[in-house]
Amino acid sequence: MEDHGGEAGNPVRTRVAVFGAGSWGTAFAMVLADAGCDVTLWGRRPEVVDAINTTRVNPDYFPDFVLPDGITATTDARRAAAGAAFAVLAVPSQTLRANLGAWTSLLDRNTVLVSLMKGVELGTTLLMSEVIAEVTGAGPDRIAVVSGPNLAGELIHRQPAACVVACRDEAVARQLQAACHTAYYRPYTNVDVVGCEIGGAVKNVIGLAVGIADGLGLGDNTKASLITRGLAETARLGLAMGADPRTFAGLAGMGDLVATACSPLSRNTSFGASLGRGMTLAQTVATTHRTAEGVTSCRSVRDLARRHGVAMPVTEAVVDIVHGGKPPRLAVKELMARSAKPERV
Ligand SMILES: NC(=O)c1ccc[n+]([C@@H]2O[C@H](COP(=O)([O-])OP(=O)(O)OC[C@H]3O[C@@H](n4cnc5c(N)ncnc54)[C@H](O)[C@@H]3O)[C@@H](O)[C@H]2O)c1
Ligand SMILES: O=P(O)(O)OC[C@H](O)CO
Repeated sequence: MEDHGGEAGNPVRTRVAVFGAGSWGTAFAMVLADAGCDVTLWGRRPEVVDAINTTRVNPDYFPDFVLPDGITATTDARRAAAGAAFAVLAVPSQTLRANLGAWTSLLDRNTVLVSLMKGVELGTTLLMSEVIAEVTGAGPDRIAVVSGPNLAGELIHRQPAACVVACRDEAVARQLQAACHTAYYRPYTNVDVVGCEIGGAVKNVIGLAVGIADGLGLGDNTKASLITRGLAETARLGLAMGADPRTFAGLAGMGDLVATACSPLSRNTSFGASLGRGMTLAQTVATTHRTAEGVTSCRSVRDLARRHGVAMPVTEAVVDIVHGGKPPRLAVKELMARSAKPERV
């Protein structure tokens, strides 16, 4: 086996269940296996699970990459959950509640639940950690989040990247850090779960805005302005929800926003570019078969902001364009016509 710098020599291999064999679930399973964990990857579709077990390839998401031996795939959630120290959740944010409802009784009381998701539940406006707590009854010491500039399409090449592993219990964050630390993947711990989740969810909305600007043919001044003001409104919301302001200057804030807004691999930014080029929401959805979380979460983020009395003009504009059919050029004009104000508000 190739050495990717993890804890492969460790005689007791950490058992990890990864739920969701989509792009990030598959790539993160590879990271964990490279770090020396014994990984069981749950997938919905038997043909994908069979392909992973027989050819070590996930044909739907990464047909050109051979996955490490430390991964076993299964459609049996009970088998995946059995004896897992960590249950990593990598399904779309809006389906988490239903998925978790089916898995909760299978999980051990000590298993730490790890969210890879970057969204806010529509209707409830709950963060993913809050959905996990509500559905499973787990306390904050058993709920963790992994976030940061982590495009699965780059990580599957084992290109160097850093991330944040956040848990209110720092000792648990350190255990998770050890479980996913490899020569190419560098996790930093944080105890600010809310800040990391807000950073991850809102960057998808700002990614849509930057994509829309790109699709309109606007240049780097416009995109940098959206990124910076987008980060300002992200931090405003986070602070209102009790987050640590420093988180937004870190990997789960600025880091993830820059990766998303600048990358052709980002589904949110690509989705926005399609809208900016004049495609409708329905046309764009019909040509996109991947999870672009910001499309739904822009509404939940907008609702969350209104509930906390926080101004999020870029997010409001994205909702108006994506769901209200507002012409993107009109939304840009209106954003620019807002009353003048000091930068640090
Ligand atoms: N792909 C990335 O680069 C990346 C990186 C960091 C975080 N994330 C986040 O990880 C989460 C998962 O994203 P992804 O990229 O793996 O998405 P994906 O669309 O590639 O995969 C989602 C997986 O969930 C499964 N699934 C289980 N139950 C489902 C249901 N009821 N409906 C639909 N699908 C269901 C799908 O079969 C699929 O395998 C998102 O919140 C995303 O923002 C993704
Ligand atoms: O493809 P996106 O836009 O969902 O972004 C993927 C990751 O969240 C980037 O960190």
